[in-house]
Amino acid sequence: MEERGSPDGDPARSQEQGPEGPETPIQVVLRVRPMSATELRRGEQSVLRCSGTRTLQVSPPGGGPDMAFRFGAVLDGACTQEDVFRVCGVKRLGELALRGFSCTVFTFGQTGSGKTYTLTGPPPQGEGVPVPPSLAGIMQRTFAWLLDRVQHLGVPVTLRASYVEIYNEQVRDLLGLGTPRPLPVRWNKARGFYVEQLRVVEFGSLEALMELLQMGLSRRQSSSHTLNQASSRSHALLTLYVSRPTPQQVPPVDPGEAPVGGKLCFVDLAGSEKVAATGSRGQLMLEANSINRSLLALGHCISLLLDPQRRQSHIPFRDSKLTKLLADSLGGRGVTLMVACVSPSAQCLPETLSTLRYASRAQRVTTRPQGPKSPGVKPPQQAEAELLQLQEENRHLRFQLDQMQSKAPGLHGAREAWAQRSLYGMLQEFMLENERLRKEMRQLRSSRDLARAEEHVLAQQVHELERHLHSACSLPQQGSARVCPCSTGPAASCHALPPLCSCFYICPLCRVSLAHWSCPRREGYVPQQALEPEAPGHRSLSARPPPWVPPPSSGSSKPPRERCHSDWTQTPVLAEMLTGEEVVPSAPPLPTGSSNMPPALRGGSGISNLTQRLEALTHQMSNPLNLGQKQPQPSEGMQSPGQGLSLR
Ligand SMILES: Nc1ncnc2c1ncn2[C@@H]1O[C@H](COP(=O)(O)OP(=O)(O)OP(=O)(O)O)[C@@H](O)[C@H]1O
Repeated sequence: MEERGSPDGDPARSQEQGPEGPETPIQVVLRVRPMSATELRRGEQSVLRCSGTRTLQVSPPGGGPDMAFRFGAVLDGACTQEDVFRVCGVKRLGELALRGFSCTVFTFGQTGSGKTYTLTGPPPQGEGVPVPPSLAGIMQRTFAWLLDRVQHLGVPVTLRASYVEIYNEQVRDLLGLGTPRPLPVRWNKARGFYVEQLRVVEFGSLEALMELLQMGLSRRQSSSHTLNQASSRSHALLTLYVSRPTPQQVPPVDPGEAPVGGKLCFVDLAGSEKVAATGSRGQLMLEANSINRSLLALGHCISLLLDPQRRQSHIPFRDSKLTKLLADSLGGRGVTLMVACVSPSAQCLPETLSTLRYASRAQRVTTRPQGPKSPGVKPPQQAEAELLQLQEENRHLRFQLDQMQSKAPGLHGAREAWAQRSLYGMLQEFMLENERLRKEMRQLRSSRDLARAEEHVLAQQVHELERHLHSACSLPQQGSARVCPCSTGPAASCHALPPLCSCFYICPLCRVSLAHWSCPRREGYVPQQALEPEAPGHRSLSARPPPWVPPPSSGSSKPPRERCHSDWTQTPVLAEMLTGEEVVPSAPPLPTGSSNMPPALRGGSGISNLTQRLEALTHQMSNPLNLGQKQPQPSEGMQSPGQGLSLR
């Protein structure tokens, strides 16, 4: 059988004419697989017939008119794997890859139509049962040819490989180390779309490459359904990178950089399927939907590429991961071969017709194969073309943005303003906004740090004051009762142990005698007002609630529970309130105010509460004899933490 299917115009020749060659159509080869055992068992009828080497006749059952489809080559069920490899002209693609071109071979068709068989041969029939070499697919045959060719070239060639699958719209590295995780697809001007963090493995022998292929095949997602026992549930892309150092070429320094040189990519698309026909449910159905959606996106791009006017404008390659990764092969600078696979069975006719139409359209798509670039040189036509392309992309994005804005209510006025701005302007705006936000964040951070430092100092001061206060409470007693420093006579002693002067040390929060805090029988505590005569309308200091304690609710007859020292030292609020991290054991907790209290009086503001406590403590320390006088209200005499504070 003669070799067909290779590109009509030899893109390699265009190297002499310039880096961008003439328009080259995508080559399409059609392969009809033999009837499967199941189809034969069911007595299904064959509706396809090859007429000559390039035409396929379709005879619909029930006597409809015959249809004819013409492709680069048509291969019937009798063709061997070797025939397919030869007719498809893959060696020629390999040669082009060695010269620096970017080449792609992809198979597509209905599920169970023989795509994987064509590319990689049948799956092994059992553990350790090797597949006969005669059944090896296009990929294994190309690998063997390429390794042999490189050996005989007489110049050093670096060969590397990557293998990914697109499963449920996620790109996964089939050669990756560790747990597989989805990889991002990025775009830049030099490389076009590419998979980030992809493992690209260098290999030096056919065995090593075969191992990589087996590794990827075993990791690829596959399941069984009515039409195929081993149906691939993902699109798989194996890429061989071929680099031949020339005097101008500098080997890539950065491993993330695009490899310099040609490449040969094999794409095994997952098969389109009618969920009703395959009986897919649950996960299988999800996979089928994802496969069908991405194939639809591919078909849409192909249709647009056929329209000369649309072709110059925007092609929505970004619509799916598959179209992103095939963008260069379909509409770019690559050389592409498609192998469309079909089943001859009448049962599959609707799907077969759809594949045939898809393939017919695809072979009208052209690319402009581009050879290796000489570094740094960009002809003006290419720069101009790129500029036009970017302008078009820009226009399209603006249009999309505009549409989104029109859908959002209340943005009508802003919409027009948006539409007038270029994307570049928007980018600048975002950058400025970013810078402003960064500055604001820096300022907020520094004020937060200042506040924390201030809070820390305050907490320490409160702690110190309390320590002083406490040690004053525990002064060694003289006789049975201490002499009250505010009066000449002995103070009425608290029943708490040890007896202390009740007017001397008062809790700044609840006004309970400090002696009470250490009283083991504090439940029997006699409130201060019981000891002090009180003028009508006047509440003694000890009975008066501190300024930040919320007034008792009028409806409640129950007196508020007295706070005891253990309340203060055990509550976790205390630790949070003081420093957020550091626990100061003797500091009292924030009063748990009602939600309608001012924030400064609730637990939310550490500094103001600490300041108030400090105030009260300082006041008590400095005026131990003035307890009968009016206490400063929180609004009065508020001082900054460091001001007017003396521990002595
Ligand atoms: N030309 C052929 N000769 C003999 N058997 C074939 C041929 N093509 C396909 N088969 C067999 O048909 C079955 C389906 O083939 P294959 O798995 O390659 O289909 P597919 O198109 O890749 O399906 P899917 O999209 O579900 O992965 C397999 O058992 C395969 O061995």
